[in-house]
Amino acid sequence: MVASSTPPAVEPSLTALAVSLRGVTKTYDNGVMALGPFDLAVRKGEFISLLGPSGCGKSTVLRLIAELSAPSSGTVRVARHEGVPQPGHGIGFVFQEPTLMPWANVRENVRLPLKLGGVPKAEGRARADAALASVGLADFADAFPRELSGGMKMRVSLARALVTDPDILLMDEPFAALDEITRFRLNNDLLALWRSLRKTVIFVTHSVFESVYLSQRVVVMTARPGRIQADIRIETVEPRAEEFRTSAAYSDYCRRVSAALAPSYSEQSTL
Ligand SMILES: Nc1ncnc2c1ncn2[C@@H]1O[C@H](COP(=O)(O)OP(=O)(O)OP(=O)(O)O)[C@@H](O)[C@H]1O
Repeated sequence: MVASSTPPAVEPSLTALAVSLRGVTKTYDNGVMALGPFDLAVRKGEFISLLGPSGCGKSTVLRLIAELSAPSSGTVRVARHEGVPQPGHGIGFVFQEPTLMPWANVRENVRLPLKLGGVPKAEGRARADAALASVGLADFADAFPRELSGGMKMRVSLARALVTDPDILLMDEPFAALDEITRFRLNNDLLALWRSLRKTVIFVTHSVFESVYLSQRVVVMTARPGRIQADIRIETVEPRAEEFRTSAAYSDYCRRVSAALAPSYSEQSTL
């Protein structure tokens, strides 16, 4: 009966969310308004893609979620396990460049976040090996980055992001520099990993085809300052596989996403 003594009710919808951005704007110190107002809710375990013209603020969204940058206004909320002490913890980040240490072998590259987090060496090595196995590189733990192809380096980068067992995986154009066949294989492997690990994935890409193939939702952004232009749910038979790429449903979704993206590009050309 006494409202003030009752603990604040948790918004039921928020318990299911991994990430929530509300009314978020971001203006950098040089005056560039990169984002907003921008609203996005991502459910736990969801795979979404952010798609939009160059400079529309996609990477800015990822950096805000990872707490590498603070919003100028609005709120960014990220679900965390209880007891997760540090900002950014619980999040794995994969960039377009694999950024591996050339002087260290693959296992040591993957172990780095654990080493920085003070995890004992033997445990760190075992966890690095398990992460490498999950991306199909069990036999390459002792290799050095220079011995690996571009696709393999990206797998190492993915293993390094997974080694801390994050709840949320942020991926910033991870496959953009790879040839198409390698990219397709990594797409399939990423989907298989997502199915088995059920992490929340927020994936930035410039490719309509890649976004439709991978995601449960494609969020199309306007030109800068980035806002939501369209939020398109991709519903298809799961698990997806190569047949989806050549299906009529896939072509239809690609057309819809391209049509949603077109105004963002014409807007950009007037900037
Ligand atoms: N640290 C920064 N200081 C100033 N301006 C920045 C900074 N980071 C990004 N910007 C600017 O903010 C805008 C959005 O950048 P952001 O990298 O988020 O876009 P993006 O959509 O990821 O771009 P791209 O697709 O080309 O990678 C751009 O105009 C960019 O130049």
